[in-house]
Amino acid sequence: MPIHEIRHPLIRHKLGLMRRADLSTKNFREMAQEIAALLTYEASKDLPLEPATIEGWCGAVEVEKLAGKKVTVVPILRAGIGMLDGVLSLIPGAKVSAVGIARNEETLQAQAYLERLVGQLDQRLALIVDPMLATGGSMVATIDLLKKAGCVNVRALVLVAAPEGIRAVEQRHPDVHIYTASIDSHLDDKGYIIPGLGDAGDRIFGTRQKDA
Ligand SMILES: O=P(O)(O)OC[C@H]1O[C@H](OP(=O)(O)OP(=O)(O)O)[C@H](O)[C@@H]1O
Ligand SMILES: O=c1cc[nH]c(=O)[nH]1
Ligand SMILES: [Mg+2]
Repeated sequence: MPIHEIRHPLIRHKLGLMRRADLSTKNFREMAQEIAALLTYEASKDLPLEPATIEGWCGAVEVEKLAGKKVTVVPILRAGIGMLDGVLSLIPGAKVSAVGIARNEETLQAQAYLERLVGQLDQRLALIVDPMLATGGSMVATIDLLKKAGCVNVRALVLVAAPEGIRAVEQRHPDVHIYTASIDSHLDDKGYIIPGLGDAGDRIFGTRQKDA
């Protein structure tokens, strides 16, 4: 099953804080980056290592280093930016491929408005970051365009996932593993995750929540 709900106590605690409607923009942002780092730790658990010999303080030492595979982090704009630094805090050498996807709030269809990808995608692990996996439209569109650009190794990190979105990704891209802090209950009739976090982009950027 390519869905991983990471029920680590630190993640559970931080996500609980994020669900508070009165959490400040500053604190919401900080929690998003911190959970992103913790999800990155889990999602990178099986990255291959290779042996290396280095010159240590007492002479030659056998160590391990990450093998060949390079990483690109793919924030889905805008809200994905709110997780980017958290991933980069653990994988500082990763290149960033920005993808702009917006949901049409009436049709709920995902529309790409920006695609700025790094090179050698066929040799990179792509770590897509977006706080919310709701209908899955934005995630599926992003994976579609990454694969079209040559990417063969894709993982997704999301703070909260709805069962509907998980199913959509599984059906279209069964090879893509999803790492999430929580599988929530369902979507409401506007495509918002219940209980979810509300509009994550608005909460990260401090823009106004749309009227219900
Ligand atoms: O799974 P889906 O139904 O596609 O919904 C999830 C998408 O919706 C939100 O972005 P939004 O369209 O609000 O854009 P924003 O990042 O600019 O706020 C969220 O950050 C995801 O990208
Ligand atoms: O609950 C949701 C669904 C989509 N996008 C959000 O920001 N929140
Ligand atoms: Mg939004």
